[in-house]
Amino acid sequence: MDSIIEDVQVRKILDSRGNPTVEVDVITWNGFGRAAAPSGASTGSREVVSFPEGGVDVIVSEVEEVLACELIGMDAEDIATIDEVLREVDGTDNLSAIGGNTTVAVSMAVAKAAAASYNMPLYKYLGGNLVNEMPFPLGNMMNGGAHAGINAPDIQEFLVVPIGANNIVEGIFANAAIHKKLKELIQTKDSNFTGGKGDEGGWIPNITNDIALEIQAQACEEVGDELGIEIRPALDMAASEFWRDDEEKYVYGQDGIKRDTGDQLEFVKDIIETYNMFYVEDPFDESDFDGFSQLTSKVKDDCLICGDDLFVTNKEILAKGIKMNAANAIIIKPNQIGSLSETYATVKLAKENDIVPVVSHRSGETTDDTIAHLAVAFGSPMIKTGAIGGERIAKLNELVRIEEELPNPKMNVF
Ligand SMILES: O=C(O)[C@@H](CO)OP(=O)(O)O
Ligand SMILES: [Mg+2]
Repeated sequence: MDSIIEDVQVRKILDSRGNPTVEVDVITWNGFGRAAAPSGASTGSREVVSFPEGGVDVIVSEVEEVLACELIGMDAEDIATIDEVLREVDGTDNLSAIGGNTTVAVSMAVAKAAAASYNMPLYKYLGGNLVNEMPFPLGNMMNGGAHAGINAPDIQEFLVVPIGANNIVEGIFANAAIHKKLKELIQTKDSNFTGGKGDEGGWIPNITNDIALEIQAQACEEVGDELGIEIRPALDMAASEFWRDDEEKYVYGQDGIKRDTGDQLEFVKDIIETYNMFYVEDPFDESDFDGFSQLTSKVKDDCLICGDDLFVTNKEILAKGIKMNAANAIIIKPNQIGSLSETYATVKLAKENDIVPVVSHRSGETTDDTIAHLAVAFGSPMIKTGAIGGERIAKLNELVRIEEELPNPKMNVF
């Protein structure tokens, strides 16, 4: 009774890039849940469609009523059935009729409303009373590729993981310190640097990929020494963005270099060894399961090789990746698949197969903090966010609150 849905409201709000996105309120007899959907810039081609033709306005003017009619009277606790209803309402495989961003915002708002109906925080409602592990924050430091402008590195994200952090507060402040240190280091390499930042708050330097890698490692070492904790570099190459099908090459525009798949394999392996990379995401094009497999078998446990565009949080695609040993980590973005229950199914399959699930933000975000709760509830060893910026710290600061609430918090293990 407490969690019976009484109303569903949908509105158009701004995301961090100034684009419209959808926010959903779900009101139950004894609770209220609100969630907003993020948007990607470097999206995988097999992600569900974010919005229907006509965009958010169509959802507000036409879809809200349909959703309200279907969901009012249902029990918000029954998230799986509600997610099925959302798929039925949409009626397409890729959620193109009402949009995966609509369904995911409803799905997350339903879960939050269910939790609120029983006066529980979402992480506890979904994860249970015994959850006590905090994720390491994988923080974005420098941006290139689709998240930056011209003259930036081709590699999309230079990230760090404060792997020696003893708690989330130490972790997020270590990341913020690296972000500051990198500003200084960029200024020594790029005389035209204006302090510009990319979509996720990382700096956008006008430097080569190699120099970016060097100063990233230097910042990890210097700040790590200052703070007395180990901080390791990481990358999201988002290689689909600079793979050219017609040439069958990875085209590094900033460096003026083209690499075929074999060269790319060597290049990435070298980077991992030289810089002691903790994590590399999407080192190959999203269709190149073989390239992923070769790299994963070469680096073994030395580095997490993570599929984002490769897996798009899709359980069936992950199953193929598991068979091929394509990766040892997977990015988890609920809006790539369109609902919380499907997201959970993918996380479950990953964990059963020792694939590290990394709950992640998108480049276009809102101040919605749901992913902080999901990372804790799912026992995700890592959460990928920015290091600074309002929509990024919304997640990080929520993790601080969650850690404070837990009776016996620990950092997760890999
Ligand atoms: O590629 C990524 O991992 C993400 C987030 O960092 O970017 P986008 O949301 O643009 O897909
Ligand atoms: Mg990515």
